[in-house]
Amino acid sequence: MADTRLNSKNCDSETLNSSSFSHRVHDCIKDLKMIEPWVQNGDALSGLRIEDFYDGDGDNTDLVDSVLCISGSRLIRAGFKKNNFTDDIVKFVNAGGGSMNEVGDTAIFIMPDTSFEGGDVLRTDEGIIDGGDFAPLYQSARFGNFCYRFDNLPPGDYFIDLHFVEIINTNGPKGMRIFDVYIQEEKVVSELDIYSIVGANKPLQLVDVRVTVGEDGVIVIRFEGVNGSPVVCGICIKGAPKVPGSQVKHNGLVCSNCSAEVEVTSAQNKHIRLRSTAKYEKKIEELSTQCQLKTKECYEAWMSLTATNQELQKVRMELDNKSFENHCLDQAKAMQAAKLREVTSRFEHKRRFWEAAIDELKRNIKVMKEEHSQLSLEAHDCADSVPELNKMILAVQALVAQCDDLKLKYSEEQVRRKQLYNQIQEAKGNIRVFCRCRPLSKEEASSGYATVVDFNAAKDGDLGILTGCSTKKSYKFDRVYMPKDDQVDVFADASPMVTSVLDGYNVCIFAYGQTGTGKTFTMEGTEQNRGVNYRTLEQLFKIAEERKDTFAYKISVSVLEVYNEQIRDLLATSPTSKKLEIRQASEGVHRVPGIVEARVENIKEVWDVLQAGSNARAVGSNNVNEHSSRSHW
Ligand SMILES: Nc1ncnc2c1ncn2[C@@H]1O[C@H](COP(=O)(O)OP(=O)(O)OP(=O)(O)O)[C@@H](O)[C@H]1O
Repeated sequence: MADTRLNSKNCDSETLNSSSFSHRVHDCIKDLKMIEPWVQNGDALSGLRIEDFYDGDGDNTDLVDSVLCISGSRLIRAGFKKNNFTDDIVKFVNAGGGSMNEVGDTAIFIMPDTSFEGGDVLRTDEGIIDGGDFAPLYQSARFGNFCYRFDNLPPGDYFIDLHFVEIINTNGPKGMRIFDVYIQEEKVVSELDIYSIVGANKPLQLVDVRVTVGEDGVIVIRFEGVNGSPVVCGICIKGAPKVPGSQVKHNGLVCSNCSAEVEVTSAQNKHIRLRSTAKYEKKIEELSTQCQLKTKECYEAWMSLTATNQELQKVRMELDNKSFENHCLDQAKAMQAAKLREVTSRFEHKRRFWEAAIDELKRNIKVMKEEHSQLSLEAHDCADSVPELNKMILAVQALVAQCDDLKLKYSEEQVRRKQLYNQIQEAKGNIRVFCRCRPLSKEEASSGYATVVDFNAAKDGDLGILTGCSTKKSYKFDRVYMPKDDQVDVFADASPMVTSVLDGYNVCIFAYGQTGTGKTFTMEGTEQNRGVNYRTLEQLFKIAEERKDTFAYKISVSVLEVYNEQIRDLLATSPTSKKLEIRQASEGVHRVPGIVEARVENIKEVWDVLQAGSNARAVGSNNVNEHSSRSHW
């Protein structure tokens, strides 16, 4: 059985004995604006608030229900009115504002903002609709992250009233500011949204939150934002009468302000219970219907989810396949990119090459254009001078004819000159003997030897040999070379013979003399001081080159050695037992049948052949001369 007490200041038990309990209670509530029903033993009426007894009030009763967490507390959509309070106000703080003097004959003093921790102050000049007797109370507020702590309160029970107004988000919408309120760390208001309950610039009171203050004398009110920052305009702490368990009677209501007991008959109590039961049954029915709908929705959602999952599985497999394809494509792409880079680099290289080539061509074209214009000018000049040129051509043709005639004559003259030249050579003597006297060697000079040759008449080809007596022996030569005469002087007399050779005459030049007298020096000479052989060959090739337009010469070299009265072919690559012999082929022509004839094209090849022959010689130095050879080659 519920134990219900109705705290009321103005209503008494007499007035509650009328026929319609609910209507009377409703009237009493409307008159007092303050009522606290609760159930001592937590039975069926537990948690009922005064709004539960309004029939036609408030579209948002459910919203209000969901906000309040403490039984007995309630929300009032109006400003504070002094008539409701005469005494028992312990502290009344104007949050975010200053003090307010008492109004009329009611001794209510509202303190300036104090006992807060944190937060900011907010003020508005806009009018507060239905602001009650202390409308300016709602024009200031504490806002943000804050809490209030009141100390030194005598232990006992208190009611806390909190005053709110939405003075910031005056154009809404709902849900911009939602917050919780904790008193003594117990949640008293959950997710309070002032705007959604009363709108902007309209007061909302949370009243009659019963708290108990212990020996420490502290009340802590903490505001905690859920969405946006909390806000509060006023806090009122009122003394509350103790409600000892012994005073609670069954079937009675007790006024929370005056503790007056109001007797409720069992029929009235039953009526209250029936109403509330009906209300909750209706709610349960609604909730069951909603639950069935939700279950159906859930089932459909589940089926849809299953289908979606299957789809998802399919999509996932496709995705895996696509991923694999993508991976392959990426690899192919990377390879293609590498190839592309290579091709690009090659292309870039070639591009630079061709650009350079094109630049070069452009330069060449430019030069050629300039040359072309120059040539055009010259061509014009030439065209102008064509008549002159024709004259010149005729003159040249005449000259060519003259030249041909002269060539013919020159050729005839040359033949004649050759004959005469060689006749001169013959006139000089087919056999000419020159004598060359070398200077005394260092050894001979240091040994004290002196020359026995008299060179006084040497320029006439006469050579005298001092015999130690008054007489001297004289010898006649075509020419005598003195020690001072060098290789060039000697070759000057041999040189004409080279021309005769190329004119078809046989020529033989050889050196004869005692060992150590200078044959090798004269014929071969040294690398720095070439002798007759080298110079002859040099001239031979020189004249052959000069005559190459008119004559083709074939020059070959044979090298033979006469050693121990036998002839040896020094160019033979293998030793042969066959004896070589010098034979007369015709008048004035001698041959050595079987001897190697090495074709040569230039003097270096001649020199190489001679060197090969020289290496094959049966050489051996004698005592007289270290360069001397006993053979003749
Ligand atoms: N006109 C010259 N001027 C300077 N030195 C010379 C002259 N003629 C020969 N000689 C020197 O005399 C030396 C003997 O000369 P060379 O070897 O030519 O003699 P040769 O007659 O060829 O001797 P052999 O018959 O023994 O071979 C060499 O050292 C050579 O350099």
